[in-house]
Amino acid sequence: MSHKFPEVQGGGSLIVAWQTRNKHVVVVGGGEVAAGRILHALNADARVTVVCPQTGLNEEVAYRVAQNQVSHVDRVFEPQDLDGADMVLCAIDDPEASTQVWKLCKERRIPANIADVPPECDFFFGSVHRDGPLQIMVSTNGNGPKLASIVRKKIANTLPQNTGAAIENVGRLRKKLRTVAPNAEEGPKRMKWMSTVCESWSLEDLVEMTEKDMDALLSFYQPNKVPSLQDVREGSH
Ligand SMILES: C[C@@]1(CC(=O)O)C2=NC(=C\c3[nH]c(c(CCC(=O)O)c3CC(=O)O)Cc3[nH]c(c(CC(=O)O)c3CCC(=O)O)/C=C3\N/C(=C\2)[C@@H](CCC(=O)O)[C@]3(C)CC(=O)O)/[C@H]1CCC(=O)O
Ligand SMILES: NC(=O)c1ccc[n+]([C@@H]2O[C@H](COP(=O)([O-])OP(=O)(O)OC[C@H]3O[C@@H](n4cnc5c(N)ncnc54)[C@H](O)[C@@H]3O)[C@@H](O)[C@H]2O)c1
Repeated sequence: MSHKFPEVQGGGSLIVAWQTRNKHVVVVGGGEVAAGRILHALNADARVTVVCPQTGLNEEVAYRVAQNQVSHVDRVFEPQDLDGADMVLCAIDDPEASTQVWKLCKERRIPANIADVPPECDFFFGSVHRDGPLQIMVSTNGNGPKLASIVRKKIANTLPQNTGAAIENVGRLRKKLRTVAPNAEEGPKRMKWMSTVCESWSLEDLVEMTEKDMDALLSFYQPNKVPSLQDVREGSH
């Protein structure tokens, strides 16, 4: 019967959406690569500390420091910088120092990425497309970062421009649905109904959906119906 199940294709990496909100991300280095890492971490609502001499900060990192978007330790890395770190992102131009950072992170079991040193990475970065809550990451698992960026742009170009707004509205609708039908035993019905809305409404409909439309649509949940946006607006129930 095993042929019924997906075949294992080893050699990948585990793609997850790591929740770093309010977690402590330590970035070592303040150059161009660090600037990218910092932006990714801030976009994920992390608390960021940058360890790098002030004189080594590039314009973007200096700006984030000046704006208090990140904490700053104005010197080269020291082991105590790892105290309380939930994740470490190292992007420095000193291979010996960065290997030292990696070793210390491993001793303390702190997940770390040492930019451009695949054997010293618990996780790789990928090429990211972001549109509100929509996040698409392309990974080539270390084979071709430039190609990851090219593929990411191709994918982004196929998406309707308002995909992020549609997803935000779906998020609101799901939240409201949970207040209308909070019971755990309703789970399967709730999920099926939500899936039907997403399948039968166009992205444009979902973007257009107002608070009032949501409330009207939710009144069709109990009888387990999914009318069109037009029907919802005409109030034909
Ligand atoms: C995706 C992206 C994310 C980011 O960093 O934000 C990213 N690298 C990006 C750009 C880029 N990096 C390099 C080039 C030059 C052209 C080329 O080589 O292709 C370009 C292109 C450019 O600069 O445009 C050089 C390079 N990179 C690595 C090595 C070492 C090695 O492979 O051994 C070398 C060779 C150094 C040398 O030759 O000396 C290693 C890694 N780089 C990764 C991520 C991880 C694997 C991701 C994957 O495979 O999907 C991994 C394994 C570890 C990590 O750093 O996390 C970002 C594009 C973001 C975007 O534009 O959207
Ligand atoms: N992924 C990419 O696209 C990419 C591109 C170029 C370089 N790289 C690699 O990423 C690393 C960083 O690249 P970059 O372009 O940001 O370099 P960069 O020279 O712009 O920045 C290096 C930074 O590290 C700081 N630094 C050096 N030693 C330090 C220490 N011990 N403690 C704290 N800070 C220290 C410097 O002050 C500087 O701010 C390099 O290893 C480089 O090979 C990656």
